[in-house]
Amino acid sequence: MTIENFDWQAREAELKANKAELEIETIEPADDDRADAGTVLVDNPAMHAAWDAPTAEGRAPILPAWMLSRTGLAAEAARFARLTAYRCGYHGVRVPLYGLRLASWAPVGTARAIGTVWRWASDQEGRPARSDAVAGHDWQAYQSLAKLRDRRVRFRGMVTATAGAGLVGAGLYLGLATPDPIAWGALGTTVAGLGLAGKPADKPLVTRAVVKAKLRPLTAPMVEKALSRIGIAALSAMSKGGENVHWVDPIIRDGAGWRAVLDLPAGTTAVEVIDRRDKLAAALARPLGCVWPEGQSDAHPGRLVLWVGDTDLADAKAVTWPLARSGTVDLFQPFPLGVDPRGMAVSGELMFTNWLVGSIPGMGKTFLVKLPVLAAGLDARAEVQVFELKGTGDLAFAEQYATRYASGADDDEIEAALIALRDLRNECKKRARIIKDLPRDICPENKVTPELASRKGLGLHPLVVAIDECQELFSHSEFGKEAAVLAEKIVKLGRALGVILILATQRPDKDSLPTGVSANVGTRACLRVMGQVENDMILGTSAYKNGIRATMFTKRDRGVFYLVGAADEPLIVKGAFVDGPKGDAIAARARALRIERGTLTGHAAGQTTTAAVVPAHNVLDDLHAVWPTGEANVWNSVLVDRLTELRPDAYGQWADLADTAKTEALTAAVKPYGLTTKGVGRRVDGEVINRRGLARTDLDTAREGRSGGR
Ligand SMILES: Nc1ncnc2c1ncn2[C@@H]1O[C@H](COP(=O)(O)OP(=O)(O)OP(=O)(O)O)[C@@H](O)[C@H]1O
Repeated sequence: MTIENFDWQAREAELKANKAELEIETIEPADDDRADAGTVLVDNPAMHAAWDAPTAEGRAPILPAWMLSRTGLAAEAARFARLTAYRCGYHGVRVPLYGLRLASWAPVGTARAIGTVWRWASDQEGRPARSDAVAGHDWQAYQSLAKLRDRRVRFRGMVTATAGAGLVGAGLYLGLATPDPIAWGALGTTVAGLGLAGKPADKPLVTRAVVKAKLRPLTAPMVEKALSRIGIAALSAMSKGGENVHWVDPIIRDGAGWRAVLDLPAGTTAVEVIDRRDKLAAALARPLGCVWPEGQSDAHPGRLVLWVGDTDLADAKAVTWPLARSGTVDLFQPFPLGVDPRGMAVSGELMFTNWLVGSIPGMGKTFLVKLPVLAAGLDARAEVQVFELKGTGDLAFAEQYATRYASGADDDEIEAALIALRDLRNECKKRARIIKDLPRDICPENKVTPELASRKGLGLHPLVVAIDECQELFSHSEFGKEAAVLAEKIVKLGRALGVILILATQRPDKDSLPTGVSANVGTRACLRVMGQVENDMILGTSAYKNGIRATMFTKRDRGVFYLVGAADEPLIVKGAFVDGPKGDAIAARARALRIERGTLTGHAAGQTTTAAVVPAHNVLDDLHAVWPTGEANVWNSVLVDRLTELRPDAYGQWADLADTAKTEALTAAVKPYGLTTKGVGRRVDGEVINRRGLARTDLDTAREGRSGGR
């Protein structure tokens, strides 16, 4: 067929008809067809059945947790001893009352005893059998029963008469021929026995010393009901037929409380529950200090571990420090810190980790800092320096063994802390050189080992420096910036070199706690804080978001803190409590250890600090020496670079500072000489840059003034 004679109209009509057919087919497909073509079956039962899923093996502990630690055992033994002593005391004072009660019941008891003997001696138990024989007119049986009765009555009568005579004889003997105490004892015992025999059934002899708390065990319905009432929509929906929680493990006793592990309904996180801890406690009708919901990050965000204690953590007795009476510490091993809410011992480490402790005032920060400072004291190898910038002398015990010690909120003490940081920075450099020069087999990991730390004279001993209320140093107008830079360097580098910083602050914000420091600290302890920012400043970024919230501690939770970095999981810990006299006694032991080892030096040995407090050189002369020839005005940063080259020992700590910090450091250093900085403009790449600097004429005047004064 040619194109000319093609029937276009017929073909068009045919196509239209086909299209209509097609449209009808597409618009109304059969249901079965759609199901076959479009629906994807996501659950494949055959594949599920065939899958050999790995099973997680959960083993129940062989012994209860408290039996596995010395603290747990001691706590249980102490609890038992306390309870026993209390019971003895309680009943001891009530003995006369119990005696009176027994005496008043004794007549009834006597009557009951006589009645019992009478019934036995007169064969009362045979009476029903004899009555039956009479009623049934069985005279033969009656005769034999009567004979049996006569025999019994004769025999029992004799036994009763003999026993009665024996008792009377014994009574007379005890009353007349034995010493009084024995006679009274026998009388008392008899009266007590008769009293017990006469005790009315509804009256107790002794009252209960310990009224058992009516604590119900934690049950799944209880937890589910409580969760449904804390205002989380997905959990509230549980009671209306919504998705329920999924129980992961049976609810078990764990320490002094109950532990429940469950998966929350899909999409609900443990953090949401932790956020409503107070509501959960109210819903469970338990004190807030008993209810500790936690997440289990290694599982998934919806896994909730709920521990409900028998007693409020805030009411628990102060925790005794196991090293309070005796013992030494190896800083390369963990040392005791306190207990978790279950009563299990928690320890901390000092080597290779710096410490940051924070809280609002009055929650137990200083008491917590005491523990690592005392632990360091109990390792004779360790050199300890303490700067307590509140000025109350809370850490004064350390004077007995610390090589440097300062207590006060004035510039002198703050400067002493700054000088210590400068020296620590130099110490880090020195130690890095020593370690670099050591043979590989002696120092395989390029860090301090217990053997290296023990070698006297090598200079790699643990060096622990605690600065309490460090916000005073970091927010200081003159020393703050330099201190921040130094602390950051020390925190980053000192760890492996055995140089450890312990910083405590009651004002964790970015001005009082440099972010470079807070971001690099390994061990963090946060007592009660008021908000997310402070929480994350101490415990690390995102801690709050992940449910690690020291904001949930109440005013009563003194000494209770979140500890991050000491174990795989963040822990809630009640710190051990070491009061003033105990602290002094432990410090005396620390001092004795150093005397024995021959390492008692510095402040503790009555020496004044040998730090570069009184420099042999003078900054004005040094500036004169390094002044660029012919320059009238020079930037501080340029002068600082030249000074650090001239005297690395004296000015080396400025070398790593940023330009602004160098400027401020030099401004502060020349201020005591009446020399002030001014704006100095310099053309760099065609652009004028203004920075603080010194004028040569001012320097010369200051030098003349100094020599004139001298
Ligand atoms: N582990 C603890 N167990 C029981 N009570 C403690 C514990 N630690 C501290 N306390 C109590 O808390 C009080 C305050 O402690 P501390 O002086 O250490 O607080 P702070 O946070 O350092 O306060 P500030 O910031 O004002 O110095 C102490 O007097 C003590 O009674």
